[in-house]
Amino acid sequence: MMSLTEKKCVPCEGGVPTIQGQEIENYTCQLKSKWTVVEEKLLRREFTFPDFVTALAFVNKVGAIAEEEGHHPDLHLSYGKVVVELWTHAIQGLSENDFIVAAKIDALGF
Ligand SMILES: C[C@H](O)[C@H](O)[C@H]1CNC2=NC(N)=NC(=O)C2=N1
Repeated sequence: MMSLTEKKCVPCEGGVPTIQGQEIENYTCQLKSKWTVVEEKLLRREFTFPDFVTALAFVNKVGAIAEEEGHHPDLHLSYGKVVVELWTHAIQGLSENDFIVAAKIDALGF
């Protein structure tokens, strides 16, 4: 089976079911444990940094992944902290794209 980091996001235009229930667990077990699933609607992980500029550098690295994948997180940047939230807007919930991007963010090694 391909790992999430080997996969590429596919454009999502809606009309597909969201990932729910046990299937969510099948995906989260492939991620670092620091991701939380919020109301089966989104993935959330908080990253901490020594200062604002290193947090901003991380945001730019995540932004490059998002642009490469065509799938974009919500990012909340503050001094020494970045909150990353991933959900698929087109279906108002979770798709495999969210887990692919999360895995590629994990692979940054922060
Ligand atoms: C056509 C393109 O796939 C869509 O506009 C993408 C862009 N980035 C996206 N990002 C997220 N998080 N959800 C989406 O539904 C989404 N759609």
